Amino acid sequence: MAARLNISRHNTLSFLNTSLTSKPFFSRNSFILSKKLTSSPRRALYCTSTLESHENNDTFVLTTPLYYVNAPPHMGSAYTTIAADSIARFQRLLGKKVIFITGTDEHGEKIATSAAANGRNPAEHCDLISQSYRTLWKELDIAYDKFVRTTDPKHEAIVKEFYDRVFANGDIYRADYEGLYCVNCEEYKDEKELLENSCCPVHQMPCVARKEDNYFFALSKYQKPLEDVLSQNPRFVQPSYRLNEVQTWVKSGLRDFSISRALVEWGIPVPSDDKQTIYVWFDALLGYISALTEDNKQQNLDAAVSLGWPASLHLIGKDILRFHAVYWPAMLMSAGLSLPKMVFGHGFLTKDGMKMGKSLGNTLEPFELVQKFGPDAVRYFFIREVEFGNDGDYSEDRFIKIVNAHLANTIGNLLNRTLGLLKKNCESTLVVDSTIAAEGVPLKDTVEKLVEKARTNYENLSLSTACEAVLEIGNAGNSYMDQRAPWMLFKQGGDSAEAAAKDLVVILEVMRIIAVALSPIAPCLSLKIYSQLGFSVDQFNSITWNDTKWGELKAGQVMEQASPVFVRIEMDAETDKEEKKPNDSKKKSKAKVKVEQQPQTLAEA
Ligand SMILES: Nc1ncnc2c1ncn2[C@@H]1O[C@H](COP(=O)(O)OP(=O)(O)OP(=O)(O)O)[C@@H](O)[C@H]1O
Repeated sequence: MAARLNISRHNTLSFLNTSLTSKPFFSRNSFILSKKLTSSPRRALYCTSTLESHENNDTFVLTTPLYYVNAPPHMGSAYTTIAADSIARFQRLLGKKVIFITGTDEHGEKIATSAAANGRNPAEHCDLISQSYRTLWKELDIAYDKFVRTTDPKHEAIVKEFYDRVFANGDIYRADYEGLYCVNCEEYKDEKELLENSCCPVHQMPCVARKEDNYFFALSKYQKPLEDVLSQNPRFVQPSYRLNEVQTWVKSGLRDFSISRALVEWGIPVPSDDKQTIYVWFDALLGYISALTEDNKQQNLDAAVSLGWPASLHLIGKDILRFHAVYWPAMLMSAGLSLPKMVFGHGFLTKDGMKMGKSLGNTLEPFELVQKFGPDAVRYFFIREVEFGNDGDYSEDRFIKIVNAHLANTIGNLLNRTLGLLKKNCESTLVVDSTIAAEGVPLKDTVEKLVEKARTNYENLSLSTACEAVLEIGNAGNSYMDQRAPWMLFKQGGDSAEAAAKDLVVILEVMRIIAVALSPIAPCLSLKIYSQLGFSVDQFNSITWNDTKWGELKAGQVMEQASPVFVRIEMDAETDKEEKKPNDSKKKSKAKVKVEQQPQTLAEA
């Protein structure tokens, strides 16, 4: 069925008059065409809506999507949030004032249905599920600054004010709409984007035919301004291949979209028409602005905007790119607000090639993963393993291999061996400053280059490559240890033993730099390393990216007793009879976390 838009007769004139040089005036539910204006207020508003306006380079505002509370979080929701937290932590290290916004999207048909299916009223349901997101963020060491809920009255006030502005700007009209609706996307779909039997390609479920009398946002009027934004600011949508997707959509012709629902009670009422509620996306996107408001202060759009808008970065999955890179900028232009500086659409965590999602129910349970492996392993694995922007599949075998090799062996074991040698030979005390110890040592230059590589990749959001650079520092440290074999040098005594004591300082300085550079991704592990190097928690909490410079470790600093900073995960090959399929004779191996002292080599012991 082709989507059909029937504009009510009294609306027709204003709808057809889409030129930017005219400004229709509306009474709430009727549309009266005004005379043409010689100068356009809306055009004036566009002029302020550049990517650069209000820019404050010391502030970095970033957002995750506001997650839909139709079901508790899964590993996909956690993935975006872990990435956002890593970026936020990196920006804090650079000395930026960071406002990291996350939260929950709580209105709409899917929520009401999900609440009813669980025998709860929608408000209770939202409280419960929203809390489960907060709990998971705590378990994963997510240090957000603002958690916004779209059922919060302060958010509702901002949405209504925004709606009024867009309405006053002549961009909202009323019309009948008939088309195919995906309840899971909460979106009318174009027939050409659907699979067989009118199935939504994201949710693999048939869309339903719907006809409604709705309010519409005149997206089509923003065709040219959006084309200009995309061509003049190629970094607005990242990675670049997503920009191409967005440009293709826009070029194919923008169609107005409905921003109210007549059949959905669980939502914010349309101002002056309480028979309709505002469409979830026209509501939820405003959460990025309402989140900026301060408690117990007067809430209005301008006040919120003055507290940090525009956002520096919207981090989202590619499923919601159109909403963020097309609908949202047009809405902002209509309301005379600046556009976010960047929308980054990452790929999907998949299971058997399909997007992991709440609606499909093919999710990976993040609470279980964190309980089993700890937050650092989960954070590290997904950031390191999935190239940011692309899709990635999860396998437990791969997870264990990666975190054991990188965190337990390359990093944990190196620290453990070095501290062991320092204890045995130097009473756990550094004999010289690390700057002196590194004189004539090429490792220092290597580390400096790798630190720079990590920094540029963090800045470009190439998070996996940033991780890789940090790990290369660890590899370089291990090679140095093997080449120098300080345990042998200590045995030789005299100058050799002195040189060995310096080697240990060099390696511990390498460990310290790794701790700083890895702290955006594995903060708990970094803190453990820092503590073992004899620093306090306060000292760790005040580190900046400048601390990746060589030379912080000084003579006389006393190290802690070595203990594993990352516990190796052991595979336990016991047969799990309950999980065995009838004809499956293979043993199922289950991962177990085993606390054991990191092995030292025989010679070192
Ligand atoms: N499989 C996934 N891989 C990566 N990110 C995901 C995945 N699933 C969800 N996300 C993140 O959550 C956002 C969507 O949030 P939402 O609450 O709608 O979750 P969802 O599981 O995709 O829901 P549904 O399955 O009902 O569409 C995505 O844009 C992305 O940021």
